[in-house]
Amino acid sequence: MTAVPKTATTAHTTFPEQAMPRWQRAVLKVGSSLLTDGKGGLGKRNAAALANLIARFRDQGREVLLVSSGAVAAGRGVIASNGVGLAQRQALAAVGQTPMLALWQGLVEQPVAQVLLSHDDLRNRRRYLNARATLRELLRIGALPIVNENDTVAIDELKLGDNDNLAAVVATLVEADVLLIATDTAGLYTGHPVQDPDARPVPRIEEITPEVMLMAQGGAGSLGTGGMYTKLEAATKTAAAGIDTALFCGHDADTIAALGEDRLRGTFIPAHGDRLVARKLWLRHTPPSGGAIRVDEGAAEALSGQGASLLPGGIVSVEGDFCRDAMVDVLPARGHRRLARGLVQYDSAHLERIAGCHSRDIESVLGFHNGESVIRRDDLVLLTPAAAAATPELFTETL
Ligand SMILES: Nc1ncnc2c1ncn2[C@@H]1O[C@H](COP(=O)(O)OP(=O)(O)O)[C@@H](O)[C@H]1O
Ligand SMILES: N[C@@H](CCC(=O)OP(=O)(O)O)C(=O)O
Repeated sequence: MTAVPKTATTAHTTFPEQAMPRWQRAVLKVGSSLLTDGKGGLGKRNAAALANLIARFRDQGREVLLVSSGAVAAGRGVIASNGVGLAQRQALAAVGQTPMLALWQGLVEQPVAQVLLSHDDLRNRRRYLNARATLRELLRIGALPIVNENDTVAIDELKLGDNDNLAAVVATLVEADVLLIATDTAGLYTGHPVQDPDARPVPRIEEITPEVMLMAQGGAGSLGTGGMYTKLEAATKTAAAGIDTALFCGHDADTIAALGEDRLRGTFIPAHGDRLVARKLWLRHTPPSGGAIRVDEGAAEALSGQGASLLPGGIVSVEGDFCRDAMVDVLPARGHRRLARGLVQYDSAHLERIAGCHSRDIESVLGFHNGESVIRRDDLVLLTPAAAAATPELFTETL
């Protein structure tokens, strides 16, 4: 981490305003630099403006998840410690996590929900899927998930290392349309904005090449962790997952107001290709559970002809034991040629009980429901010859 004087004068031109593509679900990442008061504690000013932005997005009928740093910085405000060792940072994070959360709860009307994730959680498939289910449920009930790295259990080699990369993984996990990264500079410059007097704004990056990464070698600010480097790493991940990324200044009122109207003053990194195709590619690489669902002709036709979700009414039988969110094959009532594969919303035992039922009866049969579909269309990859012809990019490897 390179400490950089924030007061140095620079002669950069400003970032031009550009239209943001429409989005419905965003992950907003807020860096430590925006949440401190300059005296070693938490500061409310920027958080208040960003909380208003979240409220505005919600009024527009859109969903936001927050990835918030600031636990370590908040901890330093509680116990005066200059410790920089791993155990000291972990202790500070543990002390500061609650005040950080309380800061946000004091600023938003929604209930806030603490979500602490570690690298291990996201590498373990069951925990990854469980985190996904919890985050979806939090959005459904109108809570604001506030994600941070689980600093107390993370150990150096395993740490995601920074909340920029964590935010990218969360955006992929919840299938966000856009990752919004609020930081203390206006966006990416061609060089470090304080150290390099010739640095110029970069409003758009089509591809994050090694040359682009070189622009971000200057390190982080005195409070941040990864600087622009980790923001570009994050954007590389999101772009590959079909998610747009925007970097903007989280302490500039005009920039925040413009973003509330879908105008970006900062750096935009567009997704590569279509999100659905990226998602389906990801699905194709999800290991199968060995389980299968057999469906009647009507359901087979609805899946392959209309790209519909799989409803319980079309299920003829269930084969194998699998848990919720497992990857299962969809087969015709007889035969072994797979029609599709997808992630199930119900485990095999519950599916057996609702097979053949109308979706509206799921709750009365099971006493709960995880939604009307057994496999949602976005969680389903068709394996028919017609699907192969329509989306050849999904069929470049043998299944
Ligand atoms: N090319 C660059 N363009 C903009 N900022 C850069 C660049 N290279 C390094 N930086 C540094 O990255 C900092 C933002 O990252 P960081 O300090 O980690 O903030 P955060 O806490 O928001 O994650 C800027 O304040 C700046 O010091
Ligand atoms: N998990 C740490 C934040 C680590 C981090 O990535 O910080 P930042 O670069 O400010 O986003 C904390 O809450 O202090």
